[in-house]
Amino acid sequence: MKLTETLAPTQKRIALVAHDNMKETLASWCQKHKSVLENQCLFATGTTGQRVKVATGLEVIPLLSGPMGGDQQIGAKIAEQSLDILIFFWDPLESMPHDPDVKALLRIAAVWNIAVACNPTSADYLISSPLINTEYAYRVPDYSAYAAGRSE
Ligand SMILES: O=C(CO)COP(=O)(O)O
Repeated sequence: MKLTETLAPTQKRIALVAHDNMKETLASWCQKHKSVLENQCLFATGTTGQRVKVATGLEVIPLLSGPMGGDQQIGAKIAEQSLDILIFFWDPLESMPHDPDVKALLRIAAVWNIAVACNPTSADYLISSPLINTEYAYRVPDYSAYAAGRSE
């Protein structure tokens, strides 16, 4: 979608993130699903977003580069409930200087129950779901009992 358009209720807010060794894989995945992605609202960490834009021509709202706080920006969007889907091709074979940020992002996505895919197969299933084109509102789990237990 054009960045000037208003988001329709069925359109999803999707964050795209990939570590360096996975960027090619993500760019190819975006190309493969361009017809679906071009109707959604896309965010991406800095370098990933550039790569996706060049490879596909998709409009992407750029955030900071991951190691500079981009992962945390996405985490903040999740906590504010302004993101629906996280496509995060993290590298299982390299450790990152910002590993704590990566872990925090994956954790906050689980806390808020948003849809997450960390590899192309899962991302294929996710983007092919009929829920993509429906007014699906993800449910935030009820943590009140947990919170009450913690305060005792
Ligand atoms: O490091 C990242 C995710 O942890 C991604 O950041 P870049 O898209 O800026 O490379």
